[in-house]
Amino acid sequence: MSEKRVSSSDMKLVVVGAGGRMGQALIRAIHEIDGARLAGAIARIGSPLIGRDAGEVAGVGPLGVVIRDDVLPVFADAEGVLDFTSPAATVEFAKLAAEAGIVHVIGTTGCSEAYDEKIRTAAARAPIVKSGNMSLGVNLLSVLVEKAAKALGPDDFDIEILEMHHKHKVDAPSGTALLLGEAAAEGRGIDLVSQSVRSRDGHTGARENGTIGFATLRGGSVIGDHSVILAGAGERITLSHHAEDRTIFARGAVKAALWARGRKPGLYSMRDVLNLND
Ligand SMILES: NC(=O)C1=CN([C@@H]2O[C@H](COP(=O)(O)OP(=O)(O)OC[C@H]3O[C@@H](n4cnc5c(N)ncnc54)[C@H](OP(=O)(O)O)[C@@H]3O)[C@@H](O)[C@H]2O)C=CC1
Ligand SMILES: O=C(O)C1=N[C@H](C(=O)O)C[C@H](O)C1
Repeated sequence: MSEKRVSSSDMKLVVVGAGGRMGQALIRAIHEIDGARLAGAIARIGSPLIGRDAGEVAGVGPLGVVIRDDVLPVFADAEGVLDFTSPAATVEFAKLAAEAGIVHVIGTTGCSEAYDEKIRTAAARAPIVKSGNMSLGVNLLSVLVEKAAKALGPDDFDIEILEMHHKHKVDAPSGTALLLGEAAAEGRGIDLVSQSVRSRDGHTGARENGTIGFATLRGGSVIGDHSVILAGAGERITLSHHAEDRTIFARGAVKAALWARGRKPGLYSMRDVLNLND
């Protein structure tokens, strides 16, 4: 089995969606971070991964943790769950994690308002950390975007958010783009939902002052590129982040679980975890 320094005080974590791109990155991150231990791994019912060793699937060698599909007993013996799956799966896991009273770290993006409401309900019973991006860089960028949007008013600067991801991504705009949009809206003191322009096609008319535009690119293996452009008359400021490896999200998620351990129920963000709020 793969070597790791273990302690009885290590936080026992479950990875759901264990065979996914992020699921595997999470298993590797738990394996390398002191204070965390892989206590369970879940895949979808009928998955060919059921019965396989989670460490072997993630490429770190055998860990003695078999991938299972029976969620309840695995959650009952855990302290936290790391969840980068799909919106429909995440709301189910949120309910079960709340019933078990364990920390739920949610990286899943593309949740509808109805799903978010269910997640808020679950957060009344257990700590949940949810963020469209778990990296330090993007969360720091969101603080800078908020400040820039506040300093540069809507009559002088237009805000546009551009993102590119790999061709397998199923939701748009990305969770990160929306997170950055929320930061810009917060800086401007406006409501993002009513002020955002999600697409443009045909004779759109001139740009309306104060709106926040989104543009989405998909292709190849891009892990995640985001730019917030503040465009004024004669000058342009671009605030960007480029993810080069999924490790940054996985390490952030483990850090979030360790931070949330022992906290009171509630819905927390990565800005809370990283102490980036004023
Ligand atoms: N917040 C952040 O920092 C980041 C968020 N993400 C988000 O994480 C999510 C996953 O991304 P990614 O890993 O690339 O996607 P993948 O498709 O590679 O992985 C998703 C995994 O979830 C599994 N899954 C789906 N439904 C269930 C279920 N009901 N029970 C058990 N497992 C289930 C899938 O299994 P199967 O293949 O059998 O369907 C798959 O293994 C996306 O929403 C993405 O946007 C990604 C990176 C960073
Ligand atoms: O699906 C992905 O891959 C990613 N999703 C997140 C998002 O929607 O912003 C985070 C990251 O950009 C990778």
